[in-house]
Formats: sequence, C-alpha cells, structure tokens
Amino acid sequence: MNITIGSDHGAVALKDEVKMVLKEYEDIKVTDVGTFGTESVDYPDIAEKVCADVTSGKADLGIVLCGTGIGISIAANKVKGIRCALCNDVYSAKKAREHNNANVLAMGGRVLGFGPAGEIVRAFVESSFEGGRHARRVNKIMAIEQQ
Ligand SMILES: O=C[C@H](O)[C@H](O)[C@H](O)COP(=O)(O)O
Repeated sequence: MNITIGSDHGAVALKDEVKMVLKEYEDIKVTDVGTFGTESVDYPDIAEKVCADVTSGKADLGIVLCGTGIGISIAANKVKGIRCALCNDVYSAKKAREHNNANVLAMGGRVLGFGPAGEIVRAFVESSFEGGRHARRVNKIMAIEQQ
C-alpha cells in the first residue's frame, strides 16, 4: 500500500511520529510531501499535494496534518474524489474506512499526543470499506460532488 503524507508547520513532529508508526508495516510505502521545518506554510497547499497523489492513484491513502486537522481536512474535502476524515479517536478512524470509505485521514498536531495519534493511524490503515449499505451512501456523496 502506498501512503502520501503531508503537514503544515503545526504538525511536523506528528508527521515524523506517524512515519515511524507506518514503518512497522512492511507492505506500506510512505511518500512525504512536506513541510519539513518550522517555517510557516499554508495548509491548503499541502492538502492539494497529498490529494493529488490519492486522486491520481499514486497513493492508496493520504494522511494530512495541521495544527487542529480542521483546516487541512476542509481543504482536502474540496478535492473531487477525496473523502477526508478528521479523527481524534480510534473508533472514528476505523469507521471512517469501514463506513465512509475515507481515503484521507486528517489529524491535529496541536490536539493529539503521539500515542493516541499512532493508534488512530493503525486503525485507519488496518480497516477496510465494508460496502453494502455503506456503498449506497458513499455513492450519494459522490453524486453530490457531481452537482
Ligand atoms: O486549521 C488550521 C491549522 O490548525 C493550522 O495549522 C493553523 O491555523 C496554523 O496557525 P499558525 O499560522 O498560527 O501557526
């Protein structure tokens, strides 16, 4: 599985931690689109880069991080084909994949500790879409996108 990850300056440390967690998975290859320092950057630019990898098929999943996770998730969800879930707990991360077929996970570097964030990432990458009634609903989301 290919995962593209990106953060603004508010979550660089969390990005490094998430990359460490993903190293536990032999079958996951991570592409990091930045940012890499403390210099202030704009989260929509990072969201665009991560989402471009997901919509082009270069990445199977994306992970976007900013201070709260809010701005970057809003930006990501403006991209056609992206279903970005801002998750602060493991249950939501699992259901985001199982029920919503979320293809991008958002988290906040100023909100979550490394431990909980790692658990959220594990739940997200280890869960799969269940289809069935959920497919009907996700199809309706995609239909809204076409309006
Ligand atoms: O939703 C937006 C994010 O939390 C940003 O990381 C945050 O707004 C950046 O704030 P600042 O420019 O004050 O570091």
